[in-house]
Amino acid sequence: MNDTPLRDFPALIRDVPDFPKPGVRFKDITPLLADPAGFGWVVGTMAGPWLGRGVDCVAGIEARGFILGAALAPALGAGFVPVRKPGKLPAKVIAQEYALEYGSDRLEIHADAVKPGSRVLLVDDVLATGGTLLAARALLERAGAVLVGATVLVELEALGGRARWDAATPLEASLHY
Ligand SMILES: O=P(O)(O)OC[C@H]1O[C@H](OP(=O)(O)OP(=O)(O)O)[C@H](O)[C@@H]1O
Ligand SMILES: Nc1ncnc2[nH]cnc12
Repeated sequence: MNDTPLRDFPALIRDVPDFPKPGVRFKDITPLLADPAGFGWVVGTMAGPWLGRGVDCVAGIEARGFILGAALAPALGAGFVPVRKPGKLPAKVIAQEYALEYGSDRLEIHADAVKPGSRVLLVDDVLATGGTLLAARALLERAGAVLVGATVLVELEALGGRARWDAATPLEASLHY
């Protein structure tokens, strides 16, 4: 018999008001990741829907998507590709501008990061307006990837990101607010 008490892992996500700008309620996942069982729960919950789906490669978005993506890749028997903020990757890159809840930015991948036809799962921590996920997807598809889907730990439903995502491509969120 398993007598480990069920724990409320989502309660470890902390709301920080007015970060990084006034009016933004920031979902801080660091207390959840710092908890050993909590991090294990995150990886198991996020990996589950993608097991057996033939994921060759996990693409994680800097910075918090690196933490989750790098944990998911070995759990899925996949490799890992970093989707980075500008100026960090050493070899030839392709780039995409995007807007997010509190500003705008640019994402880059190495031009040869994925083999054409490679089956890629996109990973990030939070889906808000969807700008980040859409920009990362555009980059991976320009590089020749086949997007198996995308997964985030937290979806902020009021910010409407899902409505901007193509409904035919699976988009999983473990927690909805
Ligand atoms: O759906 P969107 O409106 O695009 O917002 C979601 C993005 O915003 C945050 O990234 P941020 O740029 O703050 O980067 P960080 O991971 O480096 O903190 C978050 O980690 C997502 O990547
Ligand atoms: N409110 C929020 N909390 C954490 N990450 C975010 N990324 C975009 N909006 C966010």
